[in-house]
Amino acid sequence: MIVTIDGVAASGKSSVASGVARALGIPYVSSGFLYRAATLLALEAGLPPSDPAPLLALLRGRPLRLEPLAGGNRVWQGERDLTPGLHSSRVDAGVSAVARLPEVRAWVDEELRALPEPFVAEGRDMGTNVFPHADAKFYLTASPRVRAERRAQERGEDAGTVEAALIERDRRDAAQSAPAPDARVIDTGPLTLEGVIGAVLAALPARTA
Ligand SMILES: Nc1ncnc2c1ncn2[C@@H]1O[C@H](COP(=O)(O)OP(=O)(O)O)[C@@H](O)[C@H]1O
Ligand SMILES: Nc1ccn([C@H]2C[C@H](O)[C@@H](COP(=O)(O)OP(=O)(O)O)O2)c(=O)n1
Repeated sequence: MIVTIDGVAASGKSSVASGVARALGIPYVSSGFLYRAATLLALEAGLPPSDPAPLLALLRGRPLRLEPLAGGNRVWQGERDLTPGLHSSRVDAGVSAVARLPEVRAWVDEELRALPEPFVAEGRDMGTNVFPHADAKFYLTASPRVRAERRAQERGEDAGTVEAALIERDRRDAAQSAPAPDARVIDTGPLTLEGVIGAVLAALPARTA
C-alpha cells in the first residue's frame, strides 16, 4: 500500500506524512531528502549543477541510503549521517537546480521504487511520476505568507526573507510540482497540523485506513 503526499515548499508535507504514517503504523519516505543529499554532496565537491556526470559518478560511487524512520527520515553515506546538513539555506538555494537534472531525478526514482511497501511517500511528483498507481494521493497547498511564517518560526529566521526564498523556489520547482489529476487537494492554511492529518486519514479508502 502506498499513500502519496505532494505539495509546494513548506506546505506541511513531511509533518503530515509523518503523522499519517504513524497513525497507520507504517514508515514515511521523504523524497526531498535525496534531492537535498545530492545537493549537499555537489556543493561540498564544488560541482556545477550544469554538469550531471560527475555528480552521478559520486552518487553511484559511494551510494546513499535513505532510512525511512517513523519519527523522521535520515540519509546515510556509509557511516556518515548527512541528515543534519540537509536543511541549510545553502542547500535550500541550490536544490532546485540539482532537482531539475533528469539524471538526478532518475537516480532518486530508482532509490524510491526499491523501497519495500507499505509507506507514505512525500515530495513533488510522488503521485504523478514515481508512484502513479498509489492507493491514495494528496496535494498540500497554503499561501506563501502562511508557509513562510511556519518555516520562519521553525528555523528562527525572518518571515519576509523566508517568503521571498519560498516564492523563488516555487517558481524554480513549478515544472515538477503539479498535482496528480486524481489527487485530493488540501489547503492547509486554515487547518491545524492535526486537522490536516485527520483530513487525510478520513479520505483514505477503507482498505488502507
Ligand atoms: N496546518 C498545518 N499543516 C501542516 N504543517 C503545519 C501546519 N501548521 C503548522 N505546520 C508546520 O509547518 C512547518 C513546515 O512543515 P513541513 O512538514 O516541514 O513542510 P514541508 O515538508 O512541506 O516542507 C512545520 O513546522 C509544521 O509543523
Ligand atoms: N519529489 C521531489 C521532492 C523534492 N524535490 C525538490 C524540490 C524542492 O525544492 C527540493 C527539496 O524538497 P523538500 O520536500 O525536502 O523541501 P521543501 O518542503 O520544499 O522545503 O527538492 C523534487 O524536485 N521532487
